[in-house]
Amino acid sequence: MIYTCTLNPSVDYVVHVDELRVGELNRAMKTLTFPGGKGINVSRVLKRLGVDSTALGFAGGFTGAFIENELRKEEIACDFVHVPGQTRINVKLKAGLETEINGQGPAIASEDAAQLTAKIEALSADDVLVLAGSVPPSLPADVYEQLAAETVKRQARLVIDTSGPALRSLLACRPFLVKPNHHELAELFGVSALTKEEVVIYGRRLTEMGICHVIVSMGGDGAFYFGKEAALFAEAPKGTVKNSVGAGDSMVAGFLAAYAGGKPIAEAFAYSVAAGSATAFSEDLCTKEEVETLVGRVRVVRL
Ligand SMILES: Nc1ncnc2c1ncn2[C@@H]1O[C@H](COP(=O)(O)OP(=O)(O)O)[C@@H](O)[C@H]1O
Ligand SMILES: O=P(O)(O)OC[C@H]1O[C@](O)(COP(=O)(O)O)[C@@H](O)[C@@H]1O
Repeated sequence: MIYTCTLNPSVDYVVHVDELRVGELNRAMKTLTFPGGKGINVSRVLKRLGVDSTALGFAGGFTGAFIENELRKEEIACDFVHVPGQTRINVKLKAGLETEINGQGPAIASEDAAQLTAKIEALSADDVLVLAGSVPPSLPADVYEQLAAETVKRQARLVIDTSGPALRSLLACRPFLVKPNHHELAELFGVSALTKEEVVIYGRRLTEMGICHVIVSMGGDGAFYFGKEAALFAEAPKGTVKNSVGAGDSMVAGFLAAYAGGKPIAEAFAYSVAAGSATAFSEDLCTKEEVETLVGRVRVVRL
């Protein structure tokens, strides 16, 4: 079974305005509300691609209840630890450019954190755990390391989609898959903006550290894949971006779904890029039909 773990889920509140007038009253042209947070997005896209998963994490208040209801409507299993306080609301402002304001999230007590750890302790060697998104400030900074250590102890596979010190601390666990974007890759190695040549150098370095599959996404500029079998590049298909929130999470789900379906690496990578772009081109996350329409336009080249 695939488990996704979102320590800090969100209700993503997408607000479209014609033009943002700072310091004035703005009236929205359209608002949309989605269950969000990186692991939850991975679970939602996996379901759309025909793969079941269980969403783990913390949920609280009316916003937490909204997320659970939406996931149930989509027939996604969830096993959240219920916490006092409210799951955060992340504002995604669309005014030509995309501006995001992500909330902090509720404080998580140590007893609640222990309940989540107990769920991870029940994993077995057939399981995959996706650790994705930011760590709420109230949890110990090494919470991901602790959860990853439990996962490795049980020989389950780890998938990582996070950034900063949390990402750095997890590399020693030799994850099955990591998906930094090029900014996160640069931050990981303490360097500034990366050229494509530098992405290749640092991406390969991650595989040398024992990570099985590395995908480095670069928004509209496409993505690289690095692994034992191959190093690959794919341009992102061209299209009109409607909402790129969740594009990275969709890539993770796309790769896992194709890999679980036994597709060769190059095809799984193409499917992953198509899933990312299909999400960028839609208001909500991608559908299977959108991904399968787009995948024929993804050309993968071997480096
Ligand atoms: N403007 C865009 N045009 C086409 N595809 C895009 C665009 N933005 C994102 N994508 C797709 O989504 C993937 C992930 O996007 P990216 O922004 O790099 O991830 P993250 O959300 O993790 O930062 C890209 O590799 C690409 O396939
Ligand atoms: O945990 P973080 O880093 O604050 O990110 C949470 C946000 O990331 C998202 O999961 C989207 O992530 P991506 O655009 O990177 O795929 C949103 O749904 C959510 O609002």
